[in-house]
Parts: sequence; structure tokens; C-alpha cells
Amino acid sequence: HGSPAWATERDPLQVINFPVVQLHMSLMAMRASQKDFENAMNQVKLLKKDPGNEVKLKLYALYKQATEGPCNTPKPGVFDLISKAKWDTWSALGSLPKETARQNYVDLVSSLSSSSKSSGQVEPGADRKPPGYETLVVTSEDGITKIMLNRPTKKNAMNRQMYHEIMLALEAASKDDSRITVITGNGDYYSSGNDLTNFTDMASGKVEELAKNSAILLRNFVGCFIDFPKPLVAVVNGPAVGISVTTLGLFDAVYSTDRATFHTPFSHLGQSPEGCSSYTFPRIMSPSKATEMLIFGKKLTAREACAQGLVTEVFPDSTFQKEVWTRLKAYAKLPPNAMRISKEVIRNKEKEKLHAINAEECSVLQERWLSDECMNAVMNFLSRKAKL
Ligand SMILES: CCCCCC/C=C/C(=O)SCCNC(=O)CCNC(=O)[C@H](O)C(C)(C)COP(=O)(O)OP(=O)(O)OC[C@H]1O[C@@H](n2cnc3c(N)ncnc32)[C@H](O)[C@@H]1OP(=O)(O)O
Repeated sequence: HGSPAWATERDPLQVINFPVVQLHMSLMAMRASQKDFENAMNQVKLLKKDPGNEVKLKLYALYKQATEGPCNTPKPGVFDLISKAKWDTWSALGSLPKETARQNYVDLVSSLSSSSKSSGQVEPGADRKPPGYETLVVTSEDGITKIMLNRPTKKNAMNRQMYHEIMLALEAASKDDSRITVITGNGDYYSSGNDLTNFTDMASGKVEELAKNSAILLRNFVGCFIDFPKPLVAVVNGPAVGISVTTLGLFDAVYSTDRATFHTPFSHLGQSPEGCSSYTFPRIMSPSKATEMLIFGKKLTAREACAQGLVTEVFPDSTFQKEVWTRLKAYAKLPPNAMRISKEVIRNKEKEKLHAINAEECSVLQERWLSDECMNAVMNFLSRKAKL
């Protein structure tokens, strides 16, 4: 078996590179639990699917802790993004005993192997099933297709897979027999916006190419919202950040819990507005209120966002789900063609303009992602120096 592509590609966290071979010989002579450890290291090489940078970092740190004990190397320089991420993860394990680290490594690999097996196995009749989503839960009932962002432990941060899956889910919802489409989040956040580890790739060789690909992804993603034909409703179940806020300007209604906040810290991140917010926000609010959000990164409460027109209505958190879904189910009984045509009449005039704005925002961002301001901000978050 060859190593999976992600273990050999020039990925910044490939890095991690699982130094299986060096360890192999020394482990042969050790006890049974170390045999498990050795097996786990071999299993890592057989994983069909890239487990993602965060998991690879965890594997790296547990491996180092299991074999060398607590982090004992000097902290890498601030611009050595990758070594620093590795150092931070290892050092965060503190004085975790070697045996525990070894066990945790084995457990983590075992969970990865079983999830990759279960997704790879072909079940009877599986060919008739719609494709599953890894980052979303999509359900359809009572005339409503609900697309739920489902990375609660990451505050529903949007990784590349989630962008792709949202596009697929919107495409499917535009064609299914539901009348209204809802986007909401699982857990305490609606979404913390772009997954900042999407940018760790930027540290690798082909930064320009990666920035270009990200801009294309973003443009396609936002394009799906611009073109979505049915009433699109956001059920904002908790705080929203970045792109999960800006795209709200492209929804037809936004219902929010009073616990939510709305935050677009683009300047803090060395970035610039997207999701057509450079156009929609000044219109929805006023140019100066939009400036406070989009340039100065002012975080709005749900009530403030409602007063400024970004949110349609705010509900007390205790009754939020019940009230919103009762209302949506009633709306979903309205004649579907009338709703669709009304949306067309309201939105179509703007579509061309919105696509042009989207293209422009993405091209500006493509440059921004290569700036020191942006790189440093992402690095600070990843090294746990900065939160919003
Ligand atoms: C293809 C590219 C398209 C680009 C589109 C352009 C989009 C731009 C934007 O969306 S800009 C906004 C980006 N978002 C942020 O900057 C938010 C960063 N997150 C935070 O500041 C905080 O996590 C928080 C305030 C959202 C929540 O803080 P707290 O309640 O203290 O929770 P934790 O920080 O412990 O978070 C739990 C867990 O989730 C991980 N996480 C949260 N948000 C993100 C994120 N945006 N990207 C990556 N990871 C995130 C966090 O690291 C923790 O992980 P861990 O448990 O440590 O493994």
C-alpha cells in the first residue's frame, strides 16, 4: 500500500509526515500496548480519506508526546506558521503521561479508521440513497428543507467541504418539492464563519494558486445564494461571524434568537467584505452603519441587527425554535408558485448587479489573503493568541 495522497502532497501540515518508519524498529521490541501503537501508525497510512489538518496536528502531538514526552523543543519563530502550529499542539498536551498519549493516539486512529470504513462500505441499496453530507444535516418535511450546519464542536466553522456541501444542498433544495429552504446551525453557534484553517494551506508553496482557488470557491458559493429560486430563510440559532453574517443580506428572511450576535471582523483579519455585503449592507442599514460593521468590525446584538434591518425578527431564546418553526410551517402552506414568482419579481432586477459585486469582492479578497495583515491574523488565531 502506498501512503494516502495527503500524507505525501505538499500540504503545510503534511508536515506531520508521520515518522512511522523511524519508529518502527524501536517499537518492535516493546510491550503489547506499544504494539497497538505501532499498528495504529500503520493504520494511519491506510486511511482512505485525509482526516484534515486539525486531526493530523493532534496525531502529530500525541505521537511526539507518546515517544518523547512533554514538548521539549524551543518555540519556533512567529513566522514559521507550520512548525508553530505543531509546537503549540504538542505543548498543549502539557505533562500528559506517555502511556496516556499512546492510548489516545490509538483511540483516535481507531475512530478515524472506523469512520473511513463505514463511509467506504457499500450497504445494500446504497446506490438508491442520496449522497450523505459530512458537515451538514439536511432534512425535508412539512414543505421545508432544512440545511443544518453540523460542526458544533468547531462552532460550525465553514471548511472547504462545508462550502461544497452547502452548494450541493442548495442545488438539491432548489429542485425538490419543498416550498421554503432554511439554513440553521447545530449547537450554540449559527456559524463562526470561514474555518481559518482553510488558510493554513496558504503557507505552502503555491500560495497564489491556493488564493485563486479559494476565490473561485467563494464566488461559486455566494453565487448559489444569489440565484437560489425559493424563499430562503436563516434561522440564526446563536452567534454568527464573517461569511455567515454577510450572506444574510441574500436571504429572504432572517429569524434570530436574542442570544445571537452578528460580527464581521474583516479588518481585524486583514480581509475585506464578501457575500455581496459591500453592496447589500449599506442598502439594508445605511452606509455609515455598514461601515461600523464591515470596516470597524462592530459586533451587533440581535436586537441591534433587527433595528438595522439585517434581521427580520428576534425571538427569546427559550421559545425561539418553537415559535420560528410554527411560523415557517404556516408559511410553507402558501402556494409555492406564487412564492417563487414573487421572489423572482423582487430579486431578479438585482441579480446581475449582485454577481458583478460578488466577482469584484472575490478578486479583492484573493489579493488580501496574500497580505501580511491577513497571514498574521490567521496565524494569531491558530496559535491561540487571538480570538474575536
Ligand atoms: C475558501 C475560503 C473562503 C473564505 C471566505 C471569507 C470568509 C471570511 C470570514 O468568515 S471571516 C470570519 C472568520 N472567523 C473567525 O475569525 C472566528 C474565529 N473564532 C473565534 O474567534 C472563536 O473561536 C469564537 C469567538 C468564534 C468562539 O470562541 P469560544 O466560544 O471561546 O470557542 P473556541 O474558540 O474554543 O472554539 C471551539 C473550537 O472551534 C474552533 N473554531 C471556532 N471558530 C473557528 C474558525 N472560524 N475557524 C477554525 N476553527 C474555529 C476553535 O479553534 C476550537 O477548536 P478546538 O476545540 O481548539 O479544536
